[in-house]
Amino acid sequence: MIEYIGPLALAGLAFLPKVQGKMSERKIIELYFKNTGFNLKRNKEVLWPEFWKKHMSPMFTRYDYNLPVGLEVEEGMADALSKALGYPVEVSGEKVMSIWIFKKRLPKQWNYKDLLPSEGWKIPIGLSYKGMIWHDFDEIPHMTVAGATRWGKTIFLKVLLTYLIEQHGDDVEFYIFDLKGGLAFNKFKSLKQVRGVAGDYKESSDLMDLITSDIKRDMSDFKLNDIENITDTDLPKRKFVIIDEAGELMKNKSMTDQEKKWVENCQRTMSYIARVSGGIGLRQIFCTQYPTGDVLDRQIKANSSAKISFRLENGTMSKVALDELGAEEIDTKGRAIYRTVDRHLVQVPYISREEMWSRLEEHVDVKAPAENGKGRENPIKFR
Ligand SMILES: Nc1ncnc2c1ncn2[C@@H]1O[C@H](COP(=O)(O)OP(=O)(O)OP(=O)(O)O)[C@@H](O)[C@H]1O
Repeated sequence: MIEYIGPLALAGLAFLPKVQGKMSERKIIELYFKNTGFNLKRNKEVLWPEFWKKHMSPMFTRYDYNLPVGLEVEEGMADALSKALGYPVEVSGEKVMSIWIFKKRLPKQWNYKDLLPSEGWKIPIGLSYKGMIWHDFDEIPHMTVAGATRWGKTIFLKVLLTYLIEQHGDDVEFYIFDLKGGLAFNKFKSLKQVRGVAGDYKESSDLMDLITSDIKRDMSDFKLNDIENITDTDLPKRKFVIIDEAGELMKNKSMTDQEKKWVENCQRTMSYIARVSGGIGLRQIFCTQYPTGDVLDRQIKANSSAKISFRLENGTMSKVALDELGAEEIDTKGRAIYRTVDRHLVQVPYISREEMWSRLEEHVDVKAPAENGKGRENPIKFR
């Protein structure tokens, strides 16, 4: 039950006679149907959405309605109901329309230590109004991450690295491109799971060459063993290519000819990884603060079915990063829109540098830091 304050601002309820006191959520919803004519007329009959059930959870209340065939959720419904009910609302579904009323605001910050372990190659994306959202890299191998500087990309990458290492310490490998001066990820060179951290154009080109030769070798091993996709096997190894910041791997006028060749090699390889490597267990995470058509290559975008965006400068960038508006309106650090077929607004878990290194300490290999372009021995084992 909520206080009946907002409804008269709602177009659909503007025709209501004065409503005194309290009105149930269900009544408000059904008045909205009535006053906006949300029904289907067939012959002389008027068919209305039929209440089916109410579901309550600590995060939300959901009302499910059976829709008559032919009646569809209308644009603007969620906004209108949200104003009437005084909470964020989402409306979704076809035969059954669900009206989600989100009673709890998303937290502005929550901590990595509150995460639970997960199965398989899932990583935490963040807390949404509906609960925790996970990304499964075995279902969707490649991901793009966009966001203006200082809104949470690096923390997200640190959460991802820490979580994967904690969950899959013996089976995960990383190739890291840290092109923002090599400050954020240089120390990761000391981790057993890291095959290289590239901090400039030459190192990036060398590390891309290492990835290409790894892909070729793995592909021929997969062919020899008649394996189409690593997810059809019990091979435990997965490899992650993390590129931060992809915009730095664009040619520009101030570069020497040699530097242009190095970045061209990087661009070719990033596109190659996105096109061919999912089946052999390579996953690419492509990050940029400049989601424009130039930086976010067509092939990479087409092959990255998961997209995350933190706040962006404008709606045009949001459309490139997510294929929709919205990222320009995000107003909280660490808050992001995650899109696959579905869309979720999430608050990404926060991890401090101290917490991260206290968790990763046991994975440090003091004797053999990764050498760029050479890397550690590749431990995929087929036999
Ligand atoms: N998940 C989060 N929860 C709460 N606060 C966050 C979160 N992520 C980032 N922040 C806040 O925002 C600041 C900037 O975050 P971060 O370093 O990840 O930004 P960035 O987008 O990677 O910036 P840059 O591109 O400059 O590296 C952090 O120091 C922290 O204060």
